[in-house]
Amino acid sequence: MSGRSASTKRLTPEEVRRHASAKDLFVIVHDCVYDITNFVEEHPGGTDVLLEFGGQDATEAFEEVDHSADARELLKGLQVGVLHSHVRCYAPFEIVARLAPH
Ligand code: HEM
Repeated sequence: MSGRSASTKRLTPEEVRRHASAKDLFVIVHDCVYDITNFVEEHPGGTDVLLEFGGQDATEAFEEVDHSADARELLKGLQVGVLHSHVRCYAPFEIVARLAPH
Protein backbone atom coordinates (compact mmCIF):
# COMPACT_ATOMS: atom_id res chain seq x y z
CA MET A 1 0.00 0.00 0.00
CA SER A 2 1.34 3.44 -0.79
CA GLY A 3 0.54 6.85 0.62
CA ARG A 4 -1.48 7.70 3.66
CA SER A 5 -5.10 6.93 4.15
CA ALA A 6 -7.37 9.96 4.42
CA SER A 7 -7.63 9.60 8.18
CA THR A 8 -3.86 9.83 8.74
CA LYS A 9 -3.23 12.72 6.39
CA ARG A 10 -1.50 15.42 8.40
CA LEU A 11 -2.85 18.92 8.15
CA THR A 12 -1.55 22.14 9.66
CA PRO A 13 -3.96 24.47 11.50
CA GLU A 14 -3.48 26.91 8.60
CA GLU A 15 -4.60 24.28 6.09
CA VAL A 16 -7.64 23.46 8.18
CA ARG A 17 -8.51 27.14 8.49
CA ARG A 18 -8.96 27.40 4.73
CA HIS A 19 -12.04 25.20 4.99
CA ALA A 20 -14.37 27.56 6.79
CA SER A 21 -17.38 28.05 4.52
CA ALA A 22 -20.72 26.24 4.35
CA LYS A 23 -19.62 24.63 1.08
CA ASP A 24 -16.28 23.46 2.41
CA LEU A 25 -16.25 23.04 6.16
CA PHE A 26 -13.63 21.35 8.34
CA VAL A 27 -13.47 21.29 12.13
CA ILE A 28 -10.94 19.91 14.59
CA VAL A 29 -12.16 17.76 17.48
CA HIS A 30 -9.54 16.18 19.75
CA ASP A 31 -6.81 16.75 17.16
CA CYS A 32 -8.71 14.88 14.44
CA VAL A 33 -9.78 16.84 11.38
CA TYR A 34 -13.30 16.30 10.09
CA ASP A 35 -15.00 17.36 6.88
CA ILE A 36 -18.51 18.21 8.07
CA THR A 37 -19.67 19.89 4.83
CA ASN A 38 -22.36 17.30 4.16
CA PHE A 39 -23.46 17.16 7.76
CA VAL A 40 -24.00 20.86 8.48
CA GLU A 41 -27.60 20.94 7.26
CA GLU A 42 -28.49 17.86 9.30
CA HIS A 43 -26.96 18.99 12.59
CA PRO A 44 -29.67 18.91 15.29
CA GLY A 45 -27.88 21.79 17.03
CA GLY A 46 -28.19 23.99 13.94
CA THR A 47 -25.87 25.22 11.20
CA ASP A 48 -24.73 28.45 12.91
CA VAL A 49 -22.63 26.84 15.64
CA LEU A 50 -20.82 24.66 13.14
CA LEU A 51 -20.09 27.59 10.85
CA GLU A 52 -18.83 29.53 13.82
CA PHE A 53 -16.20 26.87 14.40
CA GLY A 54 -15.45 26.35 10.71
CA GLY A 55 -11.76 25.71 10.13
CA GLN A 56 -11.08 25.81 13.88
CA ASP A 57 -10.88 23.69 16.99
CA ALA A 58 -14.40 22.79 18.15
CA THR A 59 -13.34 20.33 20.86
CA GLU A 60 -14.50 22.29 23.89
CA ALA A 61 -17.84 23.27 22.35
CA PHE A 62 -18.42 19.70 21.21
CA GLU A 63 -17.72 18.27 24.66
CA GLU A 64 -19.63 20.97 26.55
CA VAL A 65 -22.83 19.93 24.81
CA ASP A 66 -22.37 16.36 26.00
CA HIS A 67 -23.06 14.83 22.61
CA SER A 68 -24.46 11.30 22.50
CA ALA A 69 -22.62 8.15 21.48
CA ASP A 70 -24.43 8.43 18.14
CA ALA A 71 -22.98 11.88 17.56
CA ARG A 72 -19.54 10.53 18.36
CA GLU A 73 -19.96 7.57 16.02
CA LEU A 74 -21.08 9.93 13.32
CA LEU A 75 -17.74 11.68 13.31
CA LYS A 76 -16.00 8.41 12.57
CA GLY A 77 -16.98 8.51 8.91
CA LEU A 78 -16.10 12.16 8.46
CA GLN A 79 -12.43 12.19 9.38
CA VAL A 80 -10.13 13.51 6.68
CA GLY A 81 -6.92 13.88 8.63
CA VAL A 82 -5.05 14.55 11.82
CA LEU A 83 -3.31 17.69 13.07
CA HIS A 84 0.24 17.89 11.72
CA SER A 85 1.97 17.41 15.06
CA HIS A 86 0.23 14.09 15.66
CA VAL A 87 0.82 10.64 14.24
CA ARG A 88 -2.76 9.75 14.95
CA CYS A 89 -5.68 11.08 16.92
CA TYR A 90 -8.43 9.56 18.99
CA ALA A 91 -11.97 10.10 17.79
CA PRO A 92 -14.49 11.10 20.51
CA PHE A 93 -16.02 7.61 20.63
CA GLU A 94 -12.60 6.10 21.27
CA ILE A 95 -11.99 8.54 24.10
CA VAL A 96 -15.23 7.45 25.75
CA ALA A 97 -14.22 3.82 25.35
CA ARG A 98 -10.86 4.55 26.97
CA LEU A 99 -12.45 6.33 29.92
CA ALA A 100 -15.02 3.60 30.51
CA PRO A 101 -14.22 1.19 33.34
CA HIS A 102 -13.07 -2.23 32.16
C1 HEM B 1 -18.42 18.77 14.80
C2 HEM B 1 -19.15 17.73 14.88
C3 HEM B 1 -20.53 17.63 15.48
C4 HEM B 1 -21.36 16.58 15.32
C5 HEM B 1 -21.08 15.31 14.50
C6 HEM B 1 -22.57 16.88 16.04
C7 HEM B 1 -23.67 16.04 16.11
C8 HEM B 1 -24.80 16.26 16.84
C9 HEM B 1 -25.89 15.33 17.00
C10 HEM B 1 -25.98 13.95 16.35
C11 HEM B 1 -26.79 15.91 17.83
C12 HEM B 1 -28.12 15.29 18.35
C13 HEM B 1 -28.02 14.99 19.81
C14 HEM B 1 -26.96 13.95 20.10
O1 HEM B 1 -26.98 12.87 19.45
O2 HEM B 1 -26.10 14.21 20.95
C15 HEM B 1 -26.28 17.21 18.17
C16 HEM B 1 -26.93 18.12 18.99
C17 HEM B 1 -26.43 19.35 19.34
N1 HEM B 1 -25.21 19.88 18.98
FE1 HEM B 1 -23.84 19.00 17.81
N2 HEM B 1 -22.46 18.10 16.65
C18 HEM B 1 -21.22 18.60 16.34
C19 HEM B 1 -20.68 19.79 16.76
C20 HEM B 1 -21.30 20.70 17.58
C21 HEM B 1 -20.72 21.94 18.05
C22 HEM B 1 -19.30 22.43 17.72
C23 HEM B 1 -21.63 22.54 18.79
C24 HEM B 1 -21.39 23.86 19.46
C25 HEM B 1 -21.96 24.30 20.51
C26 HEM B 1 -22.83 21.71 18.82
C27 HEM B 1 -24.02 21.97 19.46
C28 HEM B 1 -25.10 21.13 19.55
C29 HEM B 1 -26.31 21.42 20.32
C30 HEM B 1 -26.59 22.70 21.10
C31 HEM B 1 -27.13 20.29 20.20
C32 HEM B 1 -28.49 20.07 20.87
C33 HEM B 1 -29.59 20.40 19.94
C34 HEM B 1 -30.94 20.16 20.59
O3 HEM B 1 -31.11 19.11 21.23
O4 HEM B 1 -31.81 21.00 20.43
N3 HEM B 1 -22.59 20.58 18.06
N4 HEM B 1 -25.07 17.41 17.57
